[in-house]
Amino acid sequence: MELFAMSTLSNSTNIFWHECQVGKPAKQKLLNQNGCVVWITGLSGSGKSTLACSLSRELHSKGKLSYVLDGDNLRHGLNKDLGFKPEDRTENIRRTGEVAKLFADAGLICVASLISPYRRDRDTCRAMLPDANFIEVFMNMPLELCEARDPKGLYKLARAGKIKGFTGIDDPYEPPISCEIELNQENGVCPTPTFMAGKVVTYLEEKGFLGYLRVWWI
Ligand SMILES: Nc1ncnc2c1ncn2[C@@H]1O[C@H](COP(=O)(O)OS(=O)(=O)O)[C@@H](OP(=O)(O)O)[C@H]1O
Ligand SMILES: Nc1ncnc2c1ncn2[C@@H]1O[C@H](COP(=O)(O)OP(=O)(O)O)[C@@H](O)[C@H]1O
Repeated sequence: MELFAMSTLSNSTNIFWHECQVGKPAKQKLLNQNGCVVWITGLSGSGKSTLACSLSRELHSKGKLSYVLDGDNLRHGLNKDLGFKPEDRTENIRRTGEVAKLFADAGLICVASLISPYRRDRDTCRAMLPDANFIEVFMNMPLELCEARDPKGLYKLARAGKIKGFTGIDDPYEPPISCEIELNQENGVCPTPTFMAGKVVTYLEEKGFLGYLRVWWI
C-alpha cells in the first residue's frame, strides 16, 4: 500500500523502492502533528508569500513545524533552470509538488506558495498525496488589486509589453473549481495576513493535522 503510494511513473528501469524502518507515523508521533501540504495559489501580488510566512509564524508559535516552499525562492535554486513558458511552469509545479510530498512525509506542514496558474498542474500535485493531505488555498484577489499593489513593478512592465506571458495579463490563470479554502476580500477590503493565517490554522486544527492521530488515510 505505502509502496504503491510512493511510486511514480519513471524513465528509469530496474529500480526498487527501499522502505526505511522509521516511517511517516513515527515521525508524526515525534512531532505531535500530521504531515500535509498547504498549497497556496493565486495571481502575482495576491498575497501568497505574505500568507505563507504568516501561517508559518502562527504554526511555529503553536509548536508546530512547517516549511515554506515559495515559488520566487525556489527559482533561485532548485528551479533556476526554468522560465515561464507553459511547459516550464508545469515542470516548476511538478518538482515543487514532489518536494512538498517529501516534507509531508517527514511529518511537516509544508506550505507551498506559487502562482501555479494551471489547474491540471495543481491537480497533479494533489494526486501525489492522499487526498485529505493536500489543502488547496485560493487567494481570490482581483487582478485590479494585485496590479495596484505591484510591489516588484512587474505588472507595469507586462502592460508595457516588456515582459511577455505574464499571468493575468497575457497568460492565463485558471482558478480552482473546488478548493479546501478560498480567501476573498470582505466588503472590498483584504483581510490581514494574520486573520487569513488564522483561517488556515483553524482548518488544520479541525482536520486533526496539529496533533498526532494515527488514522488510515495519513
Ligand atoms: N511571466 C511571469 N508570470 C508570472 N510571474 C512572473 C513572470 N515573470 C516573473 N515572474 C515572477 O515570478 C514569480 C512567480 O513564480 P512561480 O514559480 O510562483 O510561478 S509559476 O507557478 O511557475 O507560474 C512571481 O512572484 P509572485 O509575485 O510572488 O507571485 C513574479 O515575481
Ligand atoms: N493581507 C494583506 N493586506 C494588505 N496587503 C497585503 C496583504 N498580503 C500581502 N500584502 C501586500 O501585497 C503585496 C504582495 O504580497 P505578496 O505576499 O508578495 O504576494 P505574492 O506572493 O502573491 O506575489 C506586498 O506588498 C504585501 O505587503
